[in-house]
Amino acid sequence: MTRIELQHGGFLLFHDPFLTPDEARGSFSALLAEVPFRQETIRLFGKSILQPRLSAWHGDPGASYTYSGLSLTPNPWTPALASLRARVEAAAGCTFNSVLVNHYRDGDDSMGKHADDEPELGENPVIASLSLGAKRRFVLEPKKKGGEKVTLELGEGNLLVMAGTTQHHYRHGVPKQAGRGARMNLTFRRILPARI
Ligand SMILES: O=C(O)CCC(=O)C(=O)O
Ligand SMILES: [Fe+2]
Repeated sequence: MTRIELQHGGFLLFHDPFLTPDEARGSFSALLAEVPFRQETIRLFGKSILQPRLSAWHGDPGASYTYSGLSLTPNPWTPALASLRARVEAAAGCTFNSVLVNHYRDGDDSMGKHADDEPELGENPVIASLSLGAKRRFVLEPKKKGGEKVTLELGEGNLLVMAGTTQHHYRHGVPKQAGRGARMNLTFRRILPARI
């Protein structure tokens, strides 16, 4: 495990490898069969657009998540998701009540730069990101102008934990990368109870 202190605040814990190649391949095919992936429509600058990837939201009852005008009610834990959650919790040393599963069908699918800073995640969320399938570039860019970017290659079976004040100071994303094969990424999260 490598700890990476981020220059502008926050830190990363990188477990490489976390799953064996066999475990990663087994998880990929189990999730493909179990997870009801959809291509969601989000609202961005007043326009409706289809996300450039497939996704699914799973979690404990009540762990609802809202971003970019999209409100997600959790699907139940599947066997593969439940067993991955237990392993990720043991490595991260904390508990998670939900997971966003993203399926990048090929190198044309991507994730735009964003911070996971929705209020229901709390002040300094711990987000544990498990990658399966094709290796993709993961870019963290400081919100403040002029700071240094951090680029990681997230390969099959890697676990990346984002913690501390990372979401306050950085945006992250997965740019298009021509020629890449299918990839899945699971971000385990803790949704806090709604405030009254
Ligand atoms: O696919 C990845 O590595 C990143 C996913 C991500 O940032 C998210 O689900 O919020
Ligand atoms: Fe994210």
